[in-house]
Amino acid sequence: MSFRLQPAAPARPNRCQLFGPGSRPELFAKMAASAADVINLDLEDSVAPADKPQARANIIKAISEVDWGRKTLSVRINGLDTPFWYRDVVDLLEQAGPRLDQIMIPKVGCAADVYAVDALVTACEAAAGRTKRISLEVIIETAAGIAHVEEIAASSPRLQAMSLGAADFAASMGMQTTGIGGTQENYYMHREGAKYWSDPWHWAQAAIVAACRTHGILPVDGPFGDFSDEEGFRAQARRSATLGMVGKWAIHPKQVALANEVFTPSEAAVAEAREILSAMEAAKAAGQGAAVYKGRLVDIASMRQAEVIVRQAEMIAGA
Ligand SMILES: CC(C)(COP(=O)(O)OP(=O)(O)OC[C@H]1O[C@@H](n2cnc3c(N)ncnc32)[C@H](O)[C@@H]1OP(=O)(O)O)[C@@H](O)C(=O)NCCC(=O)NCCSC(=O)C[C@H](O)C(=O)O
Ligand SMILES: [Mg+2]
Repeated sequence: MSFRLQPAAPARPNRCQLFGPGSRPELFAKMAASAADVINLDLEDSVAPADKPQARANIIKAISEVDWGRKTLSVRINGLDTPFWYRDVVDLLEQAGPRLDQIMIPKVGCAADVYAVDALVTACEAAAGRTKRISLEVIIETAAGIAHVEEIAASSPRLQAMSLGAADFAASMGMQTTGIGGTQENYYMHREGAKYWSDPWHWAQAAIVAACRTHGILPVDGPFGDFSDEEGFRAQARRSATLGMVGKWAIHPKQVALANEVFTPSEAAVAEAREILSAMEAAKAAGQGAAVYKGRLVDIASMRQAEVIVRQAEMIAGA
């Protein structure tokens, strides 16, 4: 372990982030009634430019009027390369009620992007006399974003979460696909007449997880576009969870239960983690640093692995 201890990520459930366009206010109550931990009301790419002012007004009204329960309530603003983003921030901070928790910044390319939004949010909060501090989340979905992922993760004490946006990421990287996440037909190894598909998102996800874990930020997997493909979603989500991500977006209500299922440690996984902890406690009491559990080695590092699963399960159960 480095002399600098790894900071803990915010202890709040973030298994599923359900998105809905700000221009479809009829969806807001349904989103609030869903089992998603986080709600993302969208002002960016799911809203046509002509609809942005109305979408802003819809969201500001709904923040106060809809019962969002205990969910984290986030609004995705427009990108810093548009004429819309500053108005999104100013109107939200001046007009939305205190229920707003978080602002999501899309297409972040460097730490200065977050700094700019942080500065505007800070000024607006002070001017409006808002006492609740708005948190930030970012999407890594450009070549610049992934190249600068570590400085972005370190960019602001307001930053709580970071997602991979597979669609814009693929476009920015010049990837030859129109698929949003999941298996890509042409990304395979070939051996003796058979194809073995590989995961083109893996390296970017791993970079995001490492940056997030270094700076105490929640790493989140973004959208899976084919909402009719439940097994495809599940497989993508399981890979993300195995890599260390804490949750995944839902772009259709069908995907919420799938994300919750994958990112809630199973009873069997928690039971096994607790058994490993017990086995190691017994080993330590006997003056040993390692033990055999179900025919395999477990040691002090295994305890840390087991603690990740138990902590996650307890945090979700207690939320
Ligand atoms: C994808 C959709 C456009 C589909 O909408 P629709 O055709 O209305 O869906 P269904 O008829 O199948 O709906 C069934 C019922 O579910 C309700 N519904 C639909 N969507 C939602 C929702 N998001 N939240 C809650 N409830 C929802 C319908 O009203 C139906 O209800 P009922 O009639 O009572 O049974 C639509 O789902 C949608 O707009 N999804 C969100 C799109 C979005 O926000 N996209 C932005 C995020 S992804 C992205 O930006 C890419 C990323 O940045 C990247 O670069 O990777
Ligand atoms: Mg995007």
